[in-house]
Amino acid sequence: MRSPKDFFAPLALGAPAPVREIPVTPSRMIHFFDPGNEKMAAKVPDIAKKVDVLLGNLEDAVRADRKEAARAGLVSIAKATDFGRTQLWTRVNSLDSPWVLDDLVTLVTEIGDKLDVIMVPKVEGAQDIHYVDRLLAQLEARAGLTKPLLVHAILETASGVANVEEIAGASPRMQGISLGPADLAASRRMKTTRVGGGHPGYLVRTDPTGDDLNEGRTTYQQDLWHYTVARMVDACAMHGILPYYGPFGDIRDVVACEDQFRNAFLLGCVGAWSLHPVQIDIAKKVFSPSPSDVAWARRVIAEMGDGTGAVMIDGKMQDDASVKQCRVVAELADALAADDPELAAAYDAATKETLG
Ligand SMILES: CC(C)(COP(=O)(O)OP(=O)(O)OC[C@H]1O[C@@H](n2cnc3c(N)ncnc32)[C@H](O)[C@@H]1OP(=O)(O)O)[C@@H](O)C(=O)NCCC(=O)NCCSC(=O)C[C@H](O)C(=O)O
Ligand SMILES: [Mg+2]
Repeated sequence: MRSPKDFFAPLALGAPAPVREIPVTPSRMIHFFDPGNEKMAAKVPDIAKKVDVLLGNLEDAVRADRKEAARAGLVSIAKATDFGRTQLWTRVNSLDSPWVLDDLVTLVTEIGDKLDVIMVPKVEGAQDIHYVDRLLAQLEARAGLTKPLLVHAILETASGVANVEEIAGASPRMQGISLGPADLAASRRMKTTRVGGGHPGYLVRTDPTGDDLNEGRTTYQQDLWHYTVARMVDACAMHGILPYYGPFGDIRDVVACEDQFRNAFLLGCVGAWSLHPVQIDIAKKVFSPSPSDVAWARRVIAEMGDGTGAVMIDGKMQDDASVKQCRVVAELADALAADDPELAAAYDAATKETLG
């Protein structure tokens, strides 16, 4: 482990200095596309205007015989496209694969100035981040980059979950962590074959009311991912980086997708992956606080003055802690509204109605 004194030192001569704070720009949806798929690639300029993050995926979902085409496609799309304020990320192949070294060397040297974040799959522990950290520094120096690339880990192995706190704090490049429920389920030998979401078999049942064990007993489906998401959120918050829910594979089931995204939002995640255009608006809606919640938060902040003491608002006690909760919502709303006049107007209208 590096000494705390060296933590922010560049890992190669000529590499840019690591960031001290992770930039908090909207990243409600990380939109996945296969850069080697011509139909998807053709949609990139339009989709870029609608999403916070566009991610050129090189790993799973790209066939082995299309890996080079995906990598080359991402290079040409990045060179040809003005992404405006939309961030460009990539997911490289896993560190044990035959493709990852060429992914990193090619992308950093060819389009390192266009990329914001490199997503690393199947991270097992801090050692994986340390490897990528040093290699990126060497490549940044070679490419003459002035802005350091950030790293995002996918939490999708049992050992990754066991080591999530050390992964989150492994490098100043660490931008965030996403849950990868499909690989994680396989790694843990869970018996769900779904990509994220719940399972009807994972439930609790109310007690029997009489001798008939089948009579009148309601069941409630439980969330398979609650423990992991909560643990990931804590690890990220502890290290000042951002947590995300990952994929929801049942593209047709937009209702359950919204539920899964909202659970993650309420637990502290800032965004989720969109795998298909239909999931973009779901993520935008869910990961933007509602106008009524924003109006309430602004009202509590206004009525709490310097933020200390206790007051009653509509029968509810507010104090130093609840004003901090409200600041989380209000600050997120302000950050999102700064880039979105429609959202800003909705927040201001609801606030006006509440505050008068
Ligand atoms: C899931 C898909 C394979 C579905 O594609 P398709 O069958 O083509 O769907 P549609 O016919 O409904 O598509 C309509 C049009 O939209 C285009 N399209 C589809 N998806 C995208 C997209 N993501 N970005 C841009 N454009 C998209 C189609 O080409 C159609 O175009 P047109 O015919 O011209 O109208 C497909 O959506 C897909 O491949 N999505 C991405 C999948 C992916 O990236 N998976 C990897 C992430 S999840 C994962 O890895 C698991 C995780 O790591 C874990 O372990 O949990
Ligand atoms: Mg995966």
